[in-house]
Amino acid sequence: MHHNVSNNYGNDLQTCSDVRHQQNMPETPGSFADMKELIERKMRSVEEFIEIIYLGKPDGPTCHTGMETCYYTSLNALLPDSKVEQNKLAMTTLYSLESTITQRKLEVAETENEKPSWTKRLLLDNSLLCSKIREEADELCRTLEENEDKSGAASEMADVLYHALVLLAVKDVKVEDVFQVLRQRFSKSGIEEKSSRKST
Ligand SMILES: N=c1c2ncn([C@@H]3O[C@H](COP(=O)(O)OP(=O)(O)OP(=O)(O)O)[C@@H](O)[C@H]3O)c2ncn1[C@@H]1O[C@H](COP(=O)(O)O)[C@@H](O)[C@H]1O
Repeated sequence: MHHNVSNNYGNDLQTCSDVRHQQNMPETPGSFADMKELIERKMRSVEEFIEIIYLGKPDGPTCHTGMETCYYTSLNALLPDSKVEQNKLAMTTLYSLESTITQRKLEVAETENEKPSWTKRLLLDNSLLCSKIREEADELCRTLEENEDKSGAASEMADVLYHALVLLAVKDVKVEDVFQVLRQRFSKSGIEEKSSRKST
C-alpha cells in the first residue's frame, strides 16, 4: 500500500511514507499518524496504488528522521541557480516593502519632525486605503482589457501589491501569513477547493 502525506508545506516532494513503502518498512506509531487534529483523510486510487492523503496538525515531528516535516529540503536546492536568485529577489522585495510599511506604522504615533508620507496617510484612513486598492485593481484589469504593454501591467500590479500590503499592516497580518496560505493551497486545485466548499 502506498501512503502519501500532505502537510501544511504542501510541497510536492517524496514523503517519509513513500520511502518506507519503497524500503518495505512498516509504518510506525509516532510518525506522521500522531496529529493534534486530523483535518482530512482522503483515499484515492492512483494507477495500481491506493494513495492516502492526511491533512492535519502534527503533534511533534512528522518525519522518521526526527525533523518537524519531511520537507526540510529547501525547494531552492532543487532549482537552477537563476530561479533561486529570482525567488530570493521577490521575497526580499516584498519583505523589504513590508518592513518600510511597518516602520511608517510606528512613525504614525510620532508628531515631531513629521515627514510627509503616503503610507502614513493610508494607515490613518481606511476608506482612502480601500478606495485606492479597488482603484488600483481596476487599473490592473484595464491593462488587460485595453491591451496595454507589459510595463503598464507590472506598474499597476506594483500599485496593487503596495496598497494591499498597507492594508495587511493595518490588520496586523504578516506577508508570511499570506505565503503560508498560498503554500497550503499548493496541493489542491482551485476547482477542487471550490467544490469541497459547496459540499460542507
Ligand atoms: N511602493 C510605493 C508606492 N506605490 C505607489 N505609491 C503612491 O501611491 C499614490 C497613489 O498612486 P497612483 O499612481 O495611483 O496615484 P494617482 O494619484 O492615483 O495617479 P493615477 O494612477 O491616477 O495616474 C502616489 O502618491 C504614489 O506615489 C507608493 N508610495 C510608497 N511606496 C513605497 O513605500 C515607501 C514609503 O513611502 P512613504 O510612506 O511615502 O514614505 C516608498 O519608499 C516606496 O517603497
